[in-house]
Amino acid sequence: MESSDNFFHEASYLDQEGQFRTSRVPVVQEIARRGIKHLPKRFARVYSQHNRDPVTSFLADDVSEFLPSVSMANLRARFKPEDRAQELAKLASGARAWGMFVIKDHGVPWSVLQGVRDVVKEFFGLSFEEKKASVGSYVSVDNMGYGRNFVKSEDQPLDWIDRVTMKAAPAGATQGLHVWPQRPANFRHAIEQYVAEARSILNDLLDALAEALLLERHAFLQNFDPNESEINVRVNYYPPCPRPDLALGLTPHSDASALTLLMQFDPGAAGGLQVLKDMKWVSVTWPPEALLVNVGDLLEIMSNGRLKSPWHRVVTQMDIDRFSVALFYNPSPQTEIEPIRDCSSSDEEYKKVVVGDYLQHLYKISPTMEKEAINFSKTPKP
Ligand SMILES: O=C(O)CCC(=O)C(=O)O
Ligand SMILES: [Fe+2]
Repeated sequence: MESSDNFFHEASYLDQEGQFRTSRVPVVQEIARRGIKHLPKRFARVYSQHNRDPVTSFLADDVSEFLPSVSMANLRARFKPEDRAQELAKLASGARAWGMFVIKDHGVPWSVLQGVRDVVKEFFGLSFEEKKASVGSYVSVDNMGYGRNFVKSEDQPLDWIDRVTMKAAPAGATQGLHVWPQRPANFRHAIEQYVAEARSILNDLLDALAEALLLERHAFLQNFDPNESEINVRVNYYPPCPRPDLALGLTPHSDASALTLLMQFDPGAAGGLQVLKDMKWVSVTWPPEALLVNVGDLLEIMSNGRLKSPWHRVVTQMDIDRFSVALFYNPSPQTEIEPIRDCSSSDEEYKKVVVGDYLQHLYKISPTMEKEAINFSKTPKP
């Protein structure tokens, strides 16, 4: 009899003593395929009745809210200054209050979005061995490839997720490494078509966010060299889970990126993402034809804390599987980002950091119980 115990990803890490270790991470898709009723122990989170701290407790308050929705077309319409001003105001309030907002009228053709959906579903439709064989190795490139998580010990609760992560930009970033799934044959083409559209949206949003915060127009975008900036693509697959009350799809985190662009497929699978707002976990939903944007740590630093990267997580569902595709837009690792200074920012809370140093720090300490990596770029309060 075939057993899903034979399917695992290998995750390498340095343990607390600095020893190199490899953990065998069970492949969630294969466990779910068996239609099990019990959650394997390594995925269960311990929830204590006495834990009243909403940040670390597992339970969500039953709040569901619609995020502010911003029309990209209006943001781009320089010939309609009134519509634009209204949209900039919405953008500023969404970004400030939530660190997240939905964008509609984004101009990405439906066929491009469907193209991504089709190749992703086809990839995850392959057997485990086929998927593994289809994706090459990243060797020493961190946190990339098929199926790895932030796994740092044998005892940490594992996320109920399978994922594949790639570097889509800069051009040539993965030259010589065969890391794009080879199956389906058009996987890379479909994702790259989307990435090209996404880059123009992200660039326009960075300028619009600067304008909305009354900063110099390219205050943020100036950090993104068109030939050097990075776009990492993460395809997340959350299979149906037998115990949504005990397992999380994705551990709470903030994104390291400057901006993250998120798409999800299928209206039925809209539930899953939750954001911590006013110390409550709030479920966020958005229509499949729209995209979700969130602020990442690097933009929090650039904006000197005017914008905050939201702490978010993904919950699982019992009968539904869910896919999402996250694009992480970052300046090149060598870029030194400098927090915006103006007369109003008297307390120099954030300090300049080299992007690569920040990312390294974040990867080293993640996962953390609370938003912690950002302290790396803060000047200690006197
Ligand atoms: O699947 C989602 O909705 C969120 C994914 C996410 O937060 C991430 O990939 O960093
Ligand atoms: Fe995230």
